[in-house]
Formats: sequence, C-alpha cells, structure tokens
Amino acid sequence: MRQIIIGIGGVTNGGKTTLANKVYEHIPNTFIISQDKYFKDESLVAVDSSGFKQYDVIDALDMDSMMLDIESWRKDPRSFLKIHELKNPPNFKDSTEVRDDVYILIIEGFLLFNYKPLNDLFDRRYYLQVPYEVCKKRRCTRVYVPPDPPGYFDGHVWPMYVKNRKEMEATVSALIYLDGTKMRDELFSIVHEEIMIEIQKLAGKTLEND
Ligand SMILES: Nc1ncnc2c1ncn2[C@@H]1O[C@H](COP(=O)(O)OP(=O)(O)OP(=O)(O)O)[C@@H](O)[C@H]1O
Ligand SMILES: NC(=O)c1ccc[n+]([C@@H]2O[C@H](CO)[C@@H](O)[C@H]2O)c1
Repeated sequence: MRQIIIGIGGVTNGGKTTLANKVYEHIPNTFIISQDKYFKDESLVAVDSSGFKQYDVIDALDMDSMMLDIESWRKDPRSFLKIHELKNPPNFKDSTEVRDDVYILIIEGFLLFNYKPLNDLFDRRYYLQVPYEVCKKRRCTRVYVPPDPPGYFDGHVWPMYVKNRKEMEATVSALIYLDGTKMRDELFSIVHEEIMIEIQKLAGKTLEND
C-alpha cells in the first residue's frame, strides 16, 4: 500500500477548500482533512487588547487532535476511507482510474506549513495566494462562527497572515505557489495533473507508457 500526502495551504479565502473538493471528486481513494474542523472552542481562544479573538494563530487550533486523525489515516488509509464513506457516501465526478493500492490524503488549511510535525509529512506543498483586495472582498461574503466583527480583517486576519507567511517562508522550502485568482478549473487541472504524475511514479510507471 502506498500513500501520498498533499498539502493545500495559503491565505484565507484563497480557494483551498474549493480546490481540495474538486480533487476529491475526481481522484478515487482520496480523503480530505480540513484544518478548519480543529478550531478550539470559542471560550479557549485568546482575545487581544482590541477585543479581537485570536483565531488566525496556531494556538487557536487543536493540532494534537488533527495529528491524531492524520496518524489514524496513515496507519490504515483503506479502513479509514471505508468508515468515512459509510457515513458520507461520496459523489464522484468522472473519476480518473488509479491503482487501488495508492491512497491520497489532502490536508487543507491556512496554517499547515508553519507547524513542523505536520509540514514534515507532505509530499507536495501547494500554497494559494490572492492579493489583499481580492481576499478582503471574498472574506466579506463569508460568515464564520463566530462572525467576523467590524475591522477584524484589517485588525487581525491580514496582519496575522503576513506574519505567519513570513515565518513559514523563513523555514519551509519546496512550496508550489498557486494564483488563487485563476479560474477554479485551471487550478484544478494544474494540481490534478501533478498528483496523477505522483501516482504514476509511485505505481512504478510513467504517463508515457499508458
Ligand atoms: N478560483 C476561484 N475564483 C474565484 N472565486 C473562488 C475561487 N476559488 C474559490 N472561490 C470563492 O472564494 C471563496 C473562498 O473559497 P474557499 O472556501 O474554497 O476558500 P478557503 O481558502 O478554503 O477559505 P477559508 O479557509 O479561509 O475558509 C468562496 O466564496 C469560493 O466560492
Ligand atoms: N471555523 C471556525 O471555528 C472559525 C471561527 C472564526 C474564524 N475562523 C476563520 O477561519 C479562517 C481559516 O479558514 C481564519 O482566518 C479564521 O479567522 C474560523
């Protein structure tokens, strides 16, 4: 049994979930772990002097719990997938055929590569970026729980993004940057093609031989 672990990181509203879901719908034996599911309870999230909840920092996330789920996938991806698909039957699009002994884990989230134990696991690291204006506009259309209070984007979200990104780039190499303003299908094609090449490599053959 072979495994590939793909990271789709990047800025908030860069399109990480959208891209991860598209890959999931087209490649069998894929599972998605979303970092957003591991936010700590609101009562445990720190508040700064302006009253802003500090959601955009690693301490706001239960990374131990996230790592336990990843560990459980790594130990036995086939059973992990089966159990999950019983609860949430997948609705695949025109799936590409892949060998049934290759399993793919997509981990998507805004603070993946800053967390070393997680960063060490990735075979490929995608990083979606969009300019400030695009990000702010997209974020305004979203409602989180709790919702962003007035001034939150400029007072917390964007400054933390800039800080986290700087820290990440000082320590992490081999990032594959993606322009999140490109069309959804274009982004999907880039990532899909590269994952298929990885799968073929693992399966011991090249695309040319198909
Ligand atoms: N390529 C794209 N072009 C235009 N809009 C996009 C694109 N991809 C996603 N979007 C839109 O941008 C918004 C954010 O997308 P998505 O939820 O996938 O981002 P995200 O990076 O997972 O966000 P977050 O993790 O901050 O919640 C959604 O409204 C989505 O429809
Ligand atoms: N999912 C949540 O619990 C939650 C709550 C408040 C804010 N957020 C935002 O999610 C983004 C990452 O996807 C971050 O920018 C958080 O501000 C999430």
